[in-house]
Amino acid sequence: MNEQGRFVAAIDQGTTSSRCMIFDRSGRPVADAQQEFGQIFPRPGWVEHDALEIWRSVQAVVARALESGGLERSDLVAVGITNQRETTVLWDAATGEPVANAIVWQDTRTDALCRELGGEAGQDRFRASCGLPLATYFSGPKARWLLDEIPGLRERARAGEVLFGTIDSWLVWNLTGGPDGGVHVTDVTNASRTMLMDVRSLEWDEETLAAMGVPRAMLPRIGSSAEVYGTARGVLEGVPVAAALGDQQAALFGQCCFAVGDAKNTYGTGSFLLLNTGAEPVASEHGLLTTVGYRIGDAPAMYALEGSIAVTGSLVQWLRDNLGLIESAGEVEVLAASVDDNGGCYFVPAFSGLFAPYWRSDARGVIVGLTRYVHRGHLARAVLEATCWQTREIVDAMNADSGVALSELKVDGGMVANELLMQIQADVLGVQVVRPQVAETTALGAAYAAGLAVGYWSGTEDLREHWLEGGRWSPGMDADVREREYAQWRQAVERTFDWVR
Ligand SMILES: Nc1ncnc2c1ncn2[C@@H]1O[C@H](COP(=O)(O)OP(=O)(O)O)[C@@H](O)[C@H]1O
Ligand SMILES: O=P(O)(O)OC[C@H](O)CO
Repeated sequence: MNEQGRFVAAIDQGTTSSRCMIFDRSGRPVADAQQEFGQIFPRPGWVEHDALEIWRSVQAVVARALESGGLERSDLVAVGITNQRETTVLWDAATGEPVANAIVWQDTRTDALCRELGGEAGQDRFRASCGLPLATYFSGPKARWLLDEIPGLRERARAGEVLFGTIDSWLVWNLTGGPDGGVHVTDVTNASRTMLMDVRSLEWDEETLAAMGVPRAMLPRIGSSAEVYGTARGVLEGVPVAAALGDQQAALFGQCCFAVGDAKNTYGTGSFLLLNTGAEPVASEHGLLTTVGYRIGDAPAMYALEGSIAVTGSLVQWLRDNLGLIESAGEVEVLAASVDDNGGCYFVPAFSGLFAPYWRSDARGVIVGLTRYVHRGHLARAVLEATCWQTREIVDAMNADSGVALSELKVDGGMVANELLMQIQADVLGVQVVRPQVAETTALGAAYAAGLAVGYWSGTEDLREHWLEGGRWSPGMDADVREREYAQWRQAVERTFDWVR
């Protein structure tokens, strides 16, 4: 193949927007298009997406990215997909119509179902097989909920008439022809978020399927993260669909965290810290997730420990949209910088319970330490600190689980434009925080995986050369101050517990 003047495309299908980025051989973006889509909140705690709207938005951004770069689809060697994880779509195999809106990862409707499924064993019932606690976050319970609620659906699923997929599967199936021969596949990273896959064998786990009531016939084949799944039709006609990774795993890959002990934190709607733990899964005893980091072709899967935080950037949005204290997300930095400290105020954004390391669905948000002294500057500061303290709790849990003490943390995502946040993060962790020049590491990771699958890049060493440092923050806080404030934060967290009974 003549690779001169040819490119790799990445489709980044996120929680709030779809994006297509096209990269050259040096990992530089040459074209980019992004589009938001609707968030559906039918009841408190429920979050849905229209899967067809997602598919339309993906086709639109692909077409616009090609156009903005003055490129033809024949200029692309491959396309890779990265996606919001856990979000669950069930669709009719014959028509391509979803049977219901997709249930989004943030949706908490399966809370009672999860408690029922856990029984005496509780949250840890399936942990030995899938590496995850039983929580509303994951896909298995979401699929079970739909199968229970929609009359006749389970029978149709057993007959293979209705298919299950996370967003990667939904997109690959549609890209490769939909009802007309679409390929039904998922990758190991996405499958590792369903609770239905055995994290060691990387196969669907029959016992879990039976307990969860999910028919085997509706599930996709589990593939690797970098292999040619099929050839695209339509907007990308003829382009190999050659990679899929959950967005947080794609960011790990795009940050070139290929060595054991490498870690990255992505600060978006929520934050997700992943630590590469190597070719063997590490079980967590401190509330983290055991997950697949990536699998390139037939090479062994590489595993990660993950700390998932549900609310970080969305707290900044809440400050803007629900309280009106700022007009744009960027303004939170100016407001927080107008004060020297948090004025004694802590904000724990347990809006839909707490994810790692607590997994408490009964928790709700609190602001504590309020006095007449506190004003909006202190609140803004407490909002930024909330992201940093939650990250500190994850780093401590990782250290306890893996024995790895971080030497530095690579960061990416929409919030890392905030320099004050980066400084506070270095202060509360006591380690250096490093931001790469190309901040779109999620899309880059999917492009890297697709490029590897078709031989556009030769291997991970080839990719490592493209990683360039863009910014670095060093800790500047006294250790005793840091630990005193951390103790206060943990006290604030305790105030959120046992609220929803
Ligand atoms: N300068 C900023 N300071 C703090 N938060 C920010 C800033 N800019 C954007 N954000 C937050 O970052 C999030 C968007 O990041 P992004 O990586 O695009 O998220 P996602 O991929 O989850 O949709 C939003 O929640 C927004 O509030
Ligand atoms: O779409 P994002 O960037 O908010 O990421 C969502 C995560 O994949 C949820 O697990």
